[in-house]
Amino acid sequence: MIRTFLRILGPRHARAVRLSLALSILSAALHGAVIALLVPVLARLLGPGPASAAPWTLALLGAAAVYAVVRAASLTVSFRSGGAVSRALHHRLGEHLVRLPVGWYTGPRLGELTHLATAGVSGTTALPVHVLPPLIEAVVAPAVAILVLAVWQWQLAVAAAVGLGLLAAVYAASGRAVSRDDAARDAISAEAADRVLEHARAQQALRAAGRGAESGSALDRALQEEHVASRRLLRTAVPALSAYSAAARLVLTALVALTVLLFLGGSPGGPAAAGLLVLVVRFVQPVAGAAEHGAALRLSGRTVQRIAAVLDTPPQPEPDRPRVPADGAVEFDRVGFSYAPDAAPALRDVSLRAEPGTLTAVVGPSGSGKSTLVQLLARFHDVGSGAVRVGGVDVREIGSRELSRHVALVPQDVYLFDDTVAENLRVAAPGATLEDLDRVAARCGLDAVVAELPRGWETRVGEGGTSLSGGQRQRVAIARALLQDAPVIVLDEASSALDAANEALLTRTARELARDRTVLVVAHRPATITAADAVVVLDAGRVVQRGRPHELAAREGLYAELLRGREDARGWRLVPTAGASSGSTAPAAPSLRRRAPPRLRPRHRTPPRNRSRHRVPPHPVHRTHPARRTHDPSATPSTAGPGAAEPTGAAGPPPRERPPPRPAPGMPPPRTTPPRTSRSSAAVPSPRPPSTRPCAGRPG
Ligand SMILES: Nc1ncnc2c1ncn2[C@@H]1O[C@H](COP(=O)(O)OP(=O)(O)OP(=O)(O)O)[C@@H](O)[C@H]1O
Repeated sequence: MIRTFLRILGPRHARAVRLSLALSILSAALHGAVIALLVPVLARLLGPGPASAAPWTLALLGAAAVYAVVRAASLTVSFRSGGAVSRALHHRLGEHLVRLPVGWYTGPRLGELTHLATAGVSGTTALPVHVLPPLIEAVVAPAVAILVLAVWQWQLAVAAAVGLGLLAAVYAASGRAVSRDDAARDAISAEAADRVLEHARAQQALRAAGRGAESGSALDRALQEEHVASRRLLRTAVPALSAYSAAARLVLTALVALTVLLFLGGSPGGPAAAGLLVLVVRFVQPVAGAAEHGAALRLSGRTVQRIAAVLDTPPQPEPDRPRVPADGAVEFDRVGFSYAPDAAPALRDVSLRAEPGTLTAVVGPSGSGKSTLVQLLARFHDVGSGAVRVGGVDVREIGSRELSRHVALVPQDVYLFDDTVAENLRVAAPGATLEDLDRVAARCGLDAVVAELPRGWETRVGEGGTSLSGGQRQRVAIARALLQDAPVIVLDEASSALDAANEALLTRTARELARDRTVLVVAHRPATITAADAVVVLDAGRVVQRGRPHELAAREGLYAELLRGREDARGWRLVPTAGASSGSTAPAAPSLRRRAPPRLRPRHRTPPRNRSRHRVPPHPVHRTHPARRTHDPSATPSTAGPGAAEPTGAAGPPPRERPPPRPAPGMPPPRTTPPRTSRSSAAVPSPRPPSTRPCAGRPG
């Protein structure tokens, strides 16, 4: 373990720890010598000629003085090396983490890293300060004392050596007995700590689900498991510690008894026997105390192994001679990729090309591989097979610094630093002036956000950007990408959290950017998709369609299905009705079951063969023709009365107007609502044939 510890510190800081350990050994040896010198001093002081004790007393005082100096130096160096350990581990972790592929940073790993970088590192700092020195003392001081003892009373020295060996065996056995339960409790405690944090982070979701006041079942389970593990550890640790403590007392008693027996046998004499008794008691003391540090040693040992595992993770290979891409052309050449060796491929045999000056929309159902595709372009992961090229150069040959200058990615989950809005943008271009910031802000709607902020560009955004809304954070991220001025810009679901006006602005921005850049958009909204020059449709990790948006829309296939799904979704809305069935004329309370703006992906992933049957989201909402949402003069008070919800497609582009169905000659106008039911809402039939909508006409 100590070897691993020194290895993870790196050569420079390992030297400081080695010096501290050497001083601990020297200090322990001097301590042993001081204890051993007590025997001749006491023997002579209590004997017939106390004056003969003078040289031994001087030697004892000299040894004690040197011991005091060395001990002080040892403490100073070990405290310094403790600080060095903390700096070294943070530094080495930080240095290594920036070289790992971005894809390495998954949720559980981030939790583990947080734990390692905080409690883990500070626990390891105690190793050269509070844990190793007492253990060294427990071994070295008695060993030196035994050597000196051998000069005075060899029988007692042999007995002490045997006693020390016995204690070492009991220590090892009790450590083995405890370590398994100790490790299990440690892991379960870490899990429980993660659950507490998760519970705190998930409060919004839990409260939305009406579970805020209750404790989460996963948290309860983790805490219960921690309780059980602690009790189990207690059941093994108490007997183990008691056994060691009993063994230490047994050894002490045996050595005292042997000293008395030897004294009764005539050698040593009374004064020497008194000195030997003092020696025996002082000798056993540090050994008995060693057990207390066993748990700390095991805990530090496990942390050291975990830090070593992170540091041993191979970094993302960097090219020896990085090449510079010729331009912003993007090419996927028969790319295959899996997240784990035994996982199903997330992408299979994907080939596509996007030229500078074009906007390419990547669409597909949830889980089809869109995010994976753009992440491979930014080299978050390395491909399993095939190649991803930018400007004709394999991204693995470009080098991460150059690649990040060439490819700007606006991810799904935007993270902002706890700094001002301006500084969050300057991450991409440290020298950017306020004019530069204003320019990019105007292109993506961030200017309006900044104008509203209390301190404008100088407003701090909080950790992760929490003082901004999701849409505002996304605009900051888009502005950051614009400021980066990379020839390739990737927007991953970049319009998902924007309102209609800003989404339109973003679509315009994407189009404008695509005049002289390669722009890839993981798109869900028709406005973005139809603005693209080319659409690539993914399904289950494969490219199943590609082409111009209008060409694909005219063909049967997944793209047309997804578009139809979107169109269908736009026709659904919540319609509050009066309590007509009970004869009441009072207006109904507005329904709260309003859907979020639908996006161009099915709510549930379905196998390709069955997908058409699930085109319409099976959601308990009512549909009406878009034209009637706002303009239909024939809408009855029950459908357009107070509290009528906005159409679900409100965040999308304006709905196409369709004429209401005409009444047949001589017939009454067609019903725009089904017969009233006892429910508070009613379904409004759509002009589309009901066969394509499993839920059509069903009251909510
Ligand atoms: N970090 C990961 N580890 C393991 N599997 C992953 C990881 N990220 C994605 N996957 C899997 O890879 C496949 C493709 O996921 P990806 O996120 O690329 O799909 P997507 O089309 O972007 O989905 P969505 O539209 O829902 O974001 C899915 O099966 C997903 O479960």
